[in-house]
Amino acid sequence: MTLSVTEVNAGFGGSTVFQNVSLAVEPGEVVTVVGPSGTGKTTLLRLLATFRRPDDGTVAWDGDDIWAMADDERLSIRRQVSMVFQEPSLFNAPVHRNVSYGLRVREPWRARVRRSLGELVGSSRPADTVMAALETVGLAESVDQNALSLSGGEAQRVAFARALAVDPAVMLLDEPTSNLDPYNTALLENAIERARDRGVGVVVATHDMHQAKRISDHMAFLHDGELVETGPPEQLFEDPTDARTARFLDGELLVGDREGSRVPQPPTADP
Ligand SMILES: Nc1ncnc2c1ncn2[C@@H]1O[C@H](COP(=O)(O)OP(=O)(O)OP(=O)(O)O)[C@@H](O)[C@H]1O
Repeated sequence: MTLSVTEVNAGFGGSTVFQNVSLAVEPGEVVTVVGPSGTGKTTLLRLLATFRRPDDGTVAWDGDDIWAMADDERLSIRRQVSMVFQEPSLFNAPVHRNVSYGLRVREPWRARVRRSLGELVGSSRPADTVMAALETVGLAESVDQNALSLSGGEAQRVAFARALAVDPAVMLLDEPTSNLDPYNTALLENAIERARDRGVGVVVATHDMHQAKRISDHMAFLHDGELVETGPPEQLFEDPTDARTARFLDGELLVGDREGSRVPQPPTADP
Protein backbone atom coordinates (compact mmCIF):
# COMPACT_ATOMS: atom_id res chain seq x y z
CA MET A 1 0.00 0.00 0.00
CA THR A 2 1.39 3.38 -0.98
CA LEU A 3 0.49 6.39 1.11
CA SER A 4 1.17 9.69 -0.60
CA VAL A 5 0.60 13.40 -0.59
CA THR A 6 0.60 15.24 -3.91
CA GLU A 7 1.04 18.99 -4.22
CA VAL A 8 -0.42 19.62 -0.79
CA ASN A 9 -0.65 22.99 0.91
CA ALA A 10 -1.18 23.39 4.65
CA GLY A 11 -1.41 26.33 7.00
CA PHE A 12 -3.08 27.70 10.10
CA GLY A 13 -5.46 30.62 10.30
CA GLY A 14 -4.47 32.20 7.00
CA SER A 15 -0.70 31.62 7.32
CA THR A 16 0.96 29.01 5.13
CA VAL A 17 3.26 26.34 6.60
CA PHE A 18 4.16 24.71 3.29
CA GLN A 19 3.04 24.62 -0.31
CA ASN A 20 3.19 22.18 -3.17
CA VAL A 21 4.65 19.27 -1.19
CA SER A 22 4.62 15.78 -2.73
CA LEU A 23 5.88 12.69 -0.94
CA ALA A 24 5.14 8.96 -0.94
CA VAL A 25 6.01 5.99 1.23
CA GLU A 26 6.04 2.50 -0.25
CA PRO A 27 5.79 -0.79 1.65
CA GLY A 28 9.10 -1.79 3.21
CA GLU A 29 10.86 1.58 2.97
CA VAL A 30 11.90 4.22 5.47
CA VAL A 31 11.37 7.83 4.42
CA THR A 32 12.78 10.54 6.68
CA VAL A 33 11.48 14.10 6.66
CA VAL A 34 14.25 16.42 7.80
CA GLY A 35 14.29 20.15 8.27
CA PRO A 36 14.69 22.90 10.86
CA SER A 37 12.29 23.24 13.78
CA GLY A 38 8.94 24.77 12.83
CA THR A 39 9.29 23.92 9.17
CA GLY A 40 6.18 21.73 9.11
CA LYS A 41 7.37 18.14 9.66
CA THR A 42 4.66 17.39 12.23
CA THR A 43 2.04 19.06 10.06
CA LEU A 44 3.09 16.84 7.15
CA LEU A 45 2.83 13.69 9.28
CA ARG A 46 -0.61 14.77 10.46
CA LEU A 47 -1.71 15.13 6.83
CA LEU A 48 -0.41 11.62 6.07
CA ALA A 49 -2.26 10.32 9.14
CA THR A 50 -5.44 12.04 7.87
CA PHE A 51 -5.75 13.83 11.20
CA ARG A 52 -6.26 16.96 9.14
CA ARG A 53 -7.23 17.75 5.59
CA PRO A 54 -4.85 19.61 3.29
CA ASP A 55 -5.86 23.14 2.29
CA ASP A 56 -5.14 22.06 -1.26
CA GLY A 57 -3.76 18.95 -2.99
CA THR A 58 -4.37 15.24 -2.49
CA VAL A 59 -3.67 12.61 0.17
CA ALA A 60 -3.98 9.17 -1.42
CA TRP A 61 -3.93 5.49 -0.56
CA ASP A 62 -2.74 3.46 -3.52
CA GLY A 63 -3.64 6.41 -5.73
CA ASP A 64 -7.18 6.87 -4.38
CA ASP A 65 -7.98 10.25 -2.86
CA ILE A 66 -8.63 9.55 0.83
CA TRP A 67 -10.65 12.72 1.36
CA ALA A 68 -12.98 11.83 -1.52
CA MET A 69 -13.89 8.53 0.20
CA ALA A 70 -16.84 7.81 2.46
CA ASP A 71 -16.10 8.24 6.19
CA ASP A 72 -16.07 4.48 6.94
CA GLU A 73 -13.64 3.81 4.09
CA ARG A 74 -11.35 6.59 5.31
CA LEU A 75 -11.56 5.16 8.84
CA SER A 76 -10.55 1.71 7.62
CA ILE A 77 -7.47 3.25 5.99
CA ARG A 78 -6.67 5.28 9.09
CA ARG A 79 -6.62 2.03 11.04
CA GLN A 80 -3.80 0.77 8.85
CA VAL A 81 -1.70 3.81 9.67
CA SER A 82 -0.26 4.24 13.15
CA MET A 83 1.48 7.28 14.53
CA VAL A 84 4.02 7.64 17.33
CA PHE A 85 4.13 11.12 18.82
CA GLN A 86 7.14 12.92 20.22
CA GLU A 87 5.78 12.37 23.77
CA PRO A 88 4.84 8.73 24.40
CA SER A 89 1.71 9.41 26.60
CA LEU A 90 1.26 6.01 28.23
CA PHE A 91 -1.44 5.33 30.79
CA ASN A 92 -1.32 4.06 34.36
CA ALA A 93 -1.48 0.30 33.66
CA PRO A 94 0.91 -2.58 32.93
CA VAL A 95 3.00 -2.31 29.78
CA HIS A 96 0.99 -5.06 28.03
CA ARG A 97 -2.28 -3.11 28.53
CA ASN A 98 -0.67 -0.08 26.92
CA VAL A 99 0.64 -2.12 23.99
CA SER A 100 -2.68 -3.91 23.43
CA TYR A 101 -4.64 -0.66 23.52
CA GLY A 102 -4.94 -0.32 19.73
CA LEU A 103 -5.86 -3.98 19.37
CA ARG A 104 -8.62 -3.64 21.94
CA VAL A 105 -10.21 -0.58 20.39
CA ARG A 106 -10.17 -2.31 17.00
CA GLU A 107 -11.76 -5.59 18.05
CA PRO A 108 -15.52 -6.14 17.72
CA TRP A 109 -17.51 -5.45 20.90
CA ARG A 110 -18.51 -9.14 21.41
CA ALA A 111 -14.88 -10.21 21.49
CA ARG A 112 -14.13 -7.25 23.76
CA VAL A 113 -16.77 -8.39 26.27
CA ARG A 114 -15.50 -12.00 26.18
CA ARG A 115 -11.93 -10.85 26.76
CA SER A 116 -12.96 -8.48 29.56
CA LEU A 117 -14.77 -11.33 31.31
CA GLY A 118 -11.65 -13.46 30.89
CA GLU A 119 -9.60 -10.72 32.47
CA LEU A 120 -12.03 -10.46 35.40
CA VAL A 121 -11.58 -14.16 36.23
CA GLY A 122 -7.83 -13.82 35.81
CA SER A 123 -7.42 -16.03 32.75
CA SER A 124 -6.13 -13.43 30.33
CA ARG A 125 -2.55 -13.27 29.15
CA PRO A 126 -0.89 -10.83 26.77
CA ALA A 127 -1.61 -11.67 23.17
CA ASP A 128 1.24 -13.08 21.07
CA THR A 129 1.19 -9.92 18.97
CA VAL A 130 1.77 -7.84 22.10
CA MET A 131 4.73 -10.01 23.11
CA ALA A 132 6.15 -9.93 19.58
CA ALA A 133 5.93 -6.12 19.50
CA LEU A 134 7.63 -5.87 22.89
CA GLU A 135 10.37 -8.22 21.77
CA THR A 136 10.94 -6.01 18.72
CA VAL A 137 11.75 -3.07 21.02
CA GLY A 138 13.68 -5.20 23.54
CA LEU A 139 11.13 -4.89 26.35
CA ALA A 140 9.57 -8.36 26.63
CA GLU A 141 10.74 -8.62 30.23
CA SER A 142 8.89 -5.43 31.19
CA VAL A 143 5.50 -6.76 30.09
CA ASP A 144 3.94 -6.59 33.57
CA GLN A 145 5.67 -3.43 34.77
CA ASN A 146 3.53 -0.33 35.27
CA ALA A 147 4.11 1.85 32.21
CA LEU A 148 4.41 5.02 34.31
CA SER A 149 7.46 3.59 36.09
CA LEU A 150 9.47 3.25 32.86
CA SER A 151 12.33 5.51 31.87
CA GLY A 152 11.70 8.00 29.04
CA GLY A 153 13.53 5.79 26.56
CA GLU A 154 11.62 2.67 27.58
CA ALA A 155 8.33 4.58 27.44
CA GLN A 156 9.07 5.70 23.88
CA ARG A 157 9.89 2.11 22.93
CA VAL A 158 6.56 0.97 24.43
CA ALA A 159 4.80 3.66 22.37
CA PHE A 160 6.49 2.22 19.28
CA ALA A 161 5.44 -1.32 20.28
CA ARG A 162 1.84 -0.12 20.71
CA ALA A 163 1.89 1.33 17.19
CA LEU A 164 3.46 -1.84 15.77
CA ALA A 165 1.12 -4.28 17.54
CA VAL A 166 -1.83 -3.36 15.33
CA ASP A 167 0.08 -4.65 12.30
CA PRO A 168 0.00 -1.33 10.43
CA ALA A 169 0.78 -0.89 6.75
CA VAL A 170 2.38 2.48 7.52
CA MET A 171 3.98 3.92 10.66
CA LEU A 172 4.47 7.66 11.13
CA LEU A 173 7.06 8.58 13.76
CA ASP A 174 7.39 12.18 14.93
CA GLU A 175 10.89 12.83 16.32
CA PRO A 176 10.84 9.39 17.98
CA THR A 177 14.34 9.64 19.46
CA SER A 178 14.70 13.36 20.16
CA ASN A 179 14.76 12.81 23.94
CA LEU A 180 16.59 9.48 23.97
CA ASP A 181 20.13 8.47 24.85
CA PRO A 182 22.26 6.63 22.27
CA TYR A 183 21.37 3.18 23.70
CA ASN A 184 17.60 3.71 23.45
CA THR A 185 18.05 5.43 20.09
CA ALA A 186 19.89 2.38 18.74
CA LEU A 187 17.15 0.04 20.01
CA LEU A 188 14.44 2.15 18.43
CA GLU A 189 16.30 2.42 15.13
CA ASN A 190 16.68 -1.35 15.19
CA ALA A 191 12.90 -1.69 15.74
CA ILE A 192 12.27 0.64 12.79
CA GLU A 193 14.50 -1.53 10.63
CA ARG A 194 12.66 -4.69 11.71
CA ALA A 195 9.28 -3.09 10.92
CA ARG A 196 10.61 -2.08 7.51
CA ASP A 197 11.85 -5.63 6.91
CA ARG A 198 8.33 -6.87 7.62
CA GLY A 199 7.04 -4.65 4.82
CA VAL A 200 5.83 -1.68 6.85
CA GLY A 201 6.29 1.71 5.18
CA VAL A 202 7.80 4.07 7.78
CA VAL A 203 7.95 7.87 7.73
CA VAL A 204 10.18 9.47 10.36
CA ALA A 205 10.35 13.20 11.09
CA THR A 206 13.76 13.95 12.55
CA HIS A 207 16.21 16.77 13.22
CA ASP A 208 19.01 14.26 13.50
CA MET A 209 20.95 14.12 10.25
CA HIS A 210 23.13 11.25 11.40
CA GLN A 211 20.01 9.26 12.12
CA ALA A 212 18.52 10.15 8.74
CA LYS A 213 21.70 8.89 7.09
CA ARG A 214 21.60 5.64 9.08
CA ILE A 215 17.96 4.67 8.60
CA SER A 216 16.64 6.25 5.39
CA ASP A 217 15.94 4.64 2.07
CA HIS A 218 14.71 8.02 1.00
CA MET A 219 15.05 11.51 2.50
CA ALA A 220 12.91 14.62 2.07
CA PHE A 221 14.30 18.00 3.09
CA LEU A 222 11.63 20.50 4.08
CA HIS A 223 12.60 24.12 4.53
CA ASP A 224 10.64 27.34 4.81
CA GLY A 225 7.42 26.13 3.29
CA GLU A 226 9.04 24.18 0.49
CA LEU A 227 10.12 20.61 -0.14
CA VAL A 228 13.60 21.57 -1.25
CA GLU A 229 15.00 18.19 -2.23
CA THR A 230 14.17 14.49 -2.05
CA GLY A 231 16.33 11.48 -2.79
CA PRO A 232 18.36 8.69 -1.31
CA PRO A 233 20.64 9.76 1.57
CA GLU A 234 23.78 9.29 -0.56
CA GLN A 235 22.48 11.92 -2.97
CA LEU A 236 21.52 14.47 -0.33
CA PHE A 237 24.73 14.03 1.64
CA GLU A 238 27.21 13.63 -1.15
CA ASP A 239 25.73 15.32 -4.19
CA PRO A 240 22.88 17.67 -3.25
CA THR A 241 21.28 19.60 -6.08
CA ASP A 242 20.23 22.52 -3.88
CA ALA A 243 22.62 24.72 -1.89
CA ARG A 244 20.19 24.87 1.03
CA THR A 245 20.44 21.11 1.48
CA ALA A 246 24.21 21.26 1.73
CA ARG A 247 24.08 24.19 4.15
CA PHE A 248 21.46 22.50 6.32
CA LEU A 249 23.47 19.29 6.49
CA ASP A 250 26.49 21.39 7.48
CA GLY A 251 24.42 22.95 10.28
CA GLU A 252 24.48 26.39 8.69
CA LEU A 253 20.92 26.90 7.48
CA LEU A 254 18.20 28.39 9.67
CA VAL A 255 14.48 29.00 9.14
CA GLY A 256 13.94 32.07 6.96
CA ASP A 257 17.27 31.82 5.16
CA ARG A 258 16.47 31.62 1.48
CA GLU A 259 19.90 32.38 0.10
CA GLY A 260 21.30 30.49 -2.85
CA SER A 261 19.03 27.74 -4.03
CA ARG A 262 21.59 26.12 -6.33
CA VAL A 263 24.87 24.58 -5.34
CA PRO A 264 27.62 26.98 -6.51
CA GLN A 265 29.68 25.37 -9.24
CA PRO A 266 33.48 25.51 -9.00
CA PRO A 267 34.91 28.20 -11.29
CA THR A 268 35.90 26.85 -14.68
CA ALA A 269 39.45 27.42 -15.76
CA ASP A 270 39.92 30.07 -18.47
CA PRO A 271 40.62 28.47 -21.81
N1 LIG B 1 -2.33 24.11 15.84
C1 LIG B 1 -1.58 25.10 15.33
N2 LIG B 1 -2.05 26.36 15.26
C2 LIG B 1 -1.30 27.35 14.71
N3 LIG B 1 -0.06 27.17 14.23
C3 LIG B 1 0.45 25.95 14.29
C4 LIG B 1 -0.27 24.84 14.83
N4 LIG B 1 0.52 23.71 14.75
C5 LIG B 1 1.65 24.13 14.16
N5 LIG B 1 1.63 25.44 13.90
C6 LIG B 1 2.70 26.23 13.26
O1 LIG B 1 3.02 25.59 12.03
C7 LIG B 1 4.43 25.62 11.80
C8 LIG B 1 4.94 24.20 11.57
O2 LIG B 1 4.80 23.46 12.78
P1 LIG B 1 5.24 21.94 12.87
O3 LIG B 1 4.97 21.52 14.29
O4 LIG B 1 4.59 21.18 11.80
O5 LIG B 1 6.80 22.04 12.60
P2 LIG B 1 7.96 20.98 12.90
O6 LIG B 1 8.88 21.05 11.75
O7 LIG B 1 7.37 19.67 13.23
O8 LIG B 1 8.65 21.58 14.20
P3 LIG B 1 9.51 20.81 15.34
O9 LIG B 1 10.67 20.19 14.62
O10 LIG B 1 9.94 21.93 16.26
O11 LIG B 1 8.61 19.82 16.00
C9 LIG B 1 5.04 26.30 13.02
O12 LIG B 1 5.27 27.65 12.69
C10 LIG B 1 3.98 26.19 14.08
O13 LIG B 1 4.05 27.27 14.97
